[in-house]
Order: sequence, then C-alpha cells, then structure tokens
Amino acid sequence: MSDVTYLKNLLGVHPNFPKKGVTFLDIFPILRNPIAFETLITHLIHHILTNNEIKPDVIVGLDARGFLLGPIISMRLGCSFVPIRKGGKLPGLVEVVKYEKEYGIDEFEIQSDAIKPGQNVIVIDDLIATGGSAHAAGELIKKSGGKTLEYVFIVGLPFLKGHEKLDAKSYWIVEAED
Ligand SMILES: O=P(O)(O)OC[C@H]1O[C@H](OP(=O)(O)OP(=O)(O)O)[C@H](O)[C@@H]1O
Ligand SMILES: Nc1ncnc2[nH]cnc12
Repeated sequence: MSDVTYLKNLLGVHPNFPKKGVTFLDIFPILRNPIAFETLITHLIHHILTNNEIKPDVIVGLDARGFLLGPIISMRLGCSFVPIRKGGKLPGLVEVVKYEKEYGIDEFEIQSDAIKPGQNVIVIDDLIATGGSAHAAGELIKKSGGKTLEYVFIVGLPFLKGHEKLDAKSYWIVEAED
C-alpha cells in the first residue's frame, strides 16, 4: 500500500463538525500510531528535500495543529521553527493579520523578530480548506521580510480552491473529495 493510501485510510471523518455542512478531517488517528506518524514525517521531509532547490531556513507552523508537525520537521532539517499563533498569545512585538477561514473570522500573529529579512520559509499545517489561514500566514511572512518557498499540508480540499490564493506553490499528501 502507498504512503498516501495508508495515511488517507487513517484520517478521521466527522460530518457536520464543528458546524452543519463541514466535514471535519481529523489527523489525530495518524499521530496516535507511531508507525503512521513516522511515515507521515518521512514523507514530508522527502517531499521538501526533493521539491525545493533551496533548503529552508525556517519552518513556520500554524496554530494549532501545525505545531505538532513543524518542530519535528525543523529539527530533522536543521532549521528554525517559528510559530504563527492566534491573536493575543505571543509576547513582545508582533505582526498581526485578520483572516477568514472555512468556518469563521480569526487573527494570526508572528513575533516581529522571528524571521530575518531574506530567510526562506516553508509553511506547514494539517489541512488547507479555503486557504484563509495559509494566505494570512504568507502575509505575515512577507511583513517579516521572509520569502515563502512552499505551503505544505497533510490534507488538501482542492475543490475549495484555497491554494489559488497563495503566493507560492503548495503540496498536500491526501486529497479530500467534495
Ligand atoms: O484553509 P482554511 O479555511 O483557513 O482552514 C484551515 C485551517 O483550519 C484549521 O484550523 P483552525 O483555525 O480551525 O484552528 P485549530 O487548529 O486551533 O483547530 C486547520 O488546522 C487549518 O489551520
Ligand atoms: N474540513 C476541515 N477539517 C479539519 N480541519 C479543518 N479546518 C478547516 N476546515 C477543516
């Protein structure tokens, strides 16, 4: 069985969560299984190293599930991990962006000195739906002077066309159907 089929079969599928009309795709069953988690991380590292000519300086993880993937990937690649958090949770000087996602409005922040001008960044998150979160992350990276090389996800919902909003290429392992 391919990595993609193996990981896809483990995703939790929850119709009408957190609200009617949204089918929530849950990555936690993958993380519960150490073989599956290892397969996931190895797949993502292999993808990043074979599809980007430049090695990233920074892995940016999005609050909250991007935090479960980003630090492991950054340690394996030998680069920095930087979190983008929901509003009001990061100390010190921050850059702020408001954004709209699949089920509501939110605010993202990054610490102003976390990315140095000219650094190459890869964004990691569990899932792209409308692309609102990833687009907002891209805006914060730009404000910080960084350059986004790629947006990387476990799950993509390409029928929502979220990837078309982004300022760099994107990749997801598993594609969800409409
Ligand atoms: O492409 P979008 O429409 O922006 O949706 C995708 C985002 O939504 C989810 O996070 P959520 O904001 O629900 O936060 P959580 O990780 O704290 O649950 C998911 O983890 C992505 O970050
Ligand atoms: N359908 C979905 N499943 C899991 N997380 C999400 N975040 C936004 N849309 C989602």
